[in-house]
Amino acid sequence: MIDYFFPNGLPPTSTVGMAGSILGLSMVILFLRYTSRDKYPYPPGPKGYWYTGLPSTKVPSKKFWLTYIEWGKKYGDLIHFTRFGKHYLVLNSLQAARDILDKQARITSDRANTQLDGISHLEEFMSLQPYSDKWRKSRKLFHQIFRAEATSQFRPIQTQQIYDFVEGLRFSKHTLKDQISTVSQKIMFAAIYDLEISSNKEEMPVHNREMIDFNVSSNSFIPGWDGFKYIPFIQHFPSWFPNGQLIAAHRTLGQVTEDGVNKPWDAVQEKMKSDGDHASLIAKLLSRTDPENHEEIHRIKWFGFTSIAAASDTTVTAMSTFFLAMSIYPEVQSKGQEELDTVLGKGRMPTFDDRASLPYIEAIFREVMRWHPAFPMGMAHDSMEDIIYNGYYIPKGTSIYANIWAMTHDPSVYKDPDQFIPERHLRKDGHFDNINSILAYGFGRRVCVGRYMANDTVWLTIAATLAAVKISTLPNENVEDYFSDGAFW
Ligand code: HEM
Repeated sequence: MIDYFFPNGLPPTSTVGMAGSILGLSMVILFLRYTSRDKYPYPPGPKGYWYTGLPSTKVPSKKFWLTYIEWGKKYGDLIHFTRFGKHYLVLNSLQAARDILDKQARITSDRANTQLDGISHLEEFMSLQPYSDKWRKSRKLFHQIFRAEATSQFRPIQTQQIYDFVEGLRFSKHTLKDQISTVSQKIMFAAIYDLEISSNKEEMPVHNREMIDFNVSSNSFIPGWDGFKYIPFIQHFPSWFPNGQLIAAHRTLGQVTEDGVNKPWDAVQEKMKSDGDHASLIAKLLSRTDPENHEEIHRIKWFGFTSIAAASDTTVTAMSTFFLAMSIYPEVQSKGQEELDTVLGKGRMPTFDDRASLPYIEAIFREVMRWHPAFPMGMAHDSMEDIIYNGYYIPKGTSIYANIWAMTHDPSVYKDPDQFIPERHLRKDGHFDNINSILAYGFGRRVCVGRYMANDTVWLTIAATLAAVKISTLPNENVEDYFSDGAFW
C-alpha cells in the first residue's frame, strides 16, 4: 500500500520533515491571511456581484478619474472593488500614494500579466513587465540612457526638431495635432534609431499609434476594465463570447507589436551594414554587447520600441495641453512672451542654457504638468504581498491606481485647481520644487524612467513656441477640440 504511493520506497526522513514544514508554513500563512482578512475589512467601495464583481456599466469609461473623485466623497481616499475575482484599489490622496506606492514600493511595484498579454507581446514592454529580474535588467538599461545626467545627449536632436516644428506652425497645412504628434515621434525615432520620419502617418509611427489606440480603445488604463483578462483560459474563448472581440484584438495587436519592434530594428541593421558611420543609440548599445548574448540583444531591441511607445503620446498630451492653455489664457501667454523678450531679447530662440533664467516659462511648464496630467490615473501597481493600511486589508495581487488627477486638483493644495495659474509655482526665494515632485510621472520604483527627457522636450516646446508664435493666430484651429474628453483620449 505504501509502495503504491511511494513506488521508489519511503522518502528519506528529511524529505518528510521538509514536506511537513512546508505544509505547516502554508497553514500558518493561510491562517494569517484569514485572520488578517477577518480582522481588517477591505477599504470601502461600490459592491458588485459574487465573482463577476462590479458590473462594467458601473465602471466609468469616460473621464474616469473624475468619477473616482466623486466616489471618494462617499467612500474616502481609498476605493476598493472587485471584477472577476481581481481586486482593484484607487488612491485619491497623495498621502495614501506616498505611503503605499513610494514607502512600500518593494511590495507594490508589480504589473499584472495575463495569458492575453502574452499573445499580444505586451509582456515584452518594460513598462508592462512584472516586478522581476527581467524588469530590473530592462529598467537598468533605460536608466543608463535616460537618467538626468545622460539625457543632455538628446538635446541637439530636441532643439533641431522643436525649432523646425515651431517654424512649421506658421505655414504647415497639417492639423496642429498631427504636427505635435509628428515632432514627438521625430524626436524619439531620431534619438533611438537615428531614423528620419517626416510624418506621423508613415508606417513606423503608425504601428506605434495603433498600439496606443488599442490600449485606449480597450480601456486598458481604466481601473477594472481589464478584469475579464483574469477569467481562467480566456485566451481560448471563442470570438462570439462577451469580450471575444477584445481577445481577437489581442491577436491582431500581437502582429502590430511585432511590426513596431521589427521594422525600425531592421532599418537600423541595414544602416549598420551599409553606412560605416551610422551611430544610432541602438547601434552604440549593440557595439558594446557580446553578439552571443541573445538575451541582451533582445532587451535592446525591445528597449527601442518601448521608448517610442512610452514617450510619444504622453509627450503629445503635455504639448497639446500647453497649446490649449495658451489659447484659453492669453494673459499667461503674453506674460511668458514678455519674459522671453526681456531675458533673451526679441527674436532670439531659447536654448536649454536659458532655462534657469526663465522662471515664468518654468512655471508654465509646471502648470501644464499639473493641469492636465497625461496619464490621469497612471499605470496600475500590483501588490505582491497582503498590506494592512489604515486598518484596511489590501490583498496580494490588488491592482492599485493612483488618481494623479485628484492629487493635482486637490483644492486644499491648489486654490482654484481647474484654473491654469502658473503663478502658483513661483516662490519668493525663486526656487521651484524638485523636478521629481511632478506627480504626472507616477510613483515608486515604477516612476517614469523617461521623465528627464520628457521635461526637456516639453519645456523647450513651450519656450520656443512662445518665443516665435502667437498662439491665437494659429490657422483655423479650435485647440479645445483636441481635448473633447479632458485628456488625450
Ligand atoms: C510628459 C511626458 C511623460 C509623462 C507624463 C509620462 C508619465 C508616465 C507615467 C505616469 C508612468 C507610469 C508610472 C507608474 O507606474 O507609477 C510612466 C512610465 C514609463 N515611462 Fe513615461 N511619461 C512621459 C514621457 C516618457 C518618455 C519621454 C519616456 C522615454 C523613454 C518614457 C518612458 C517610460 C517608461 C519606459 C515607463 C515604464 C516604467 C516602468 O514600468 O518601470 N516616458 N510614464
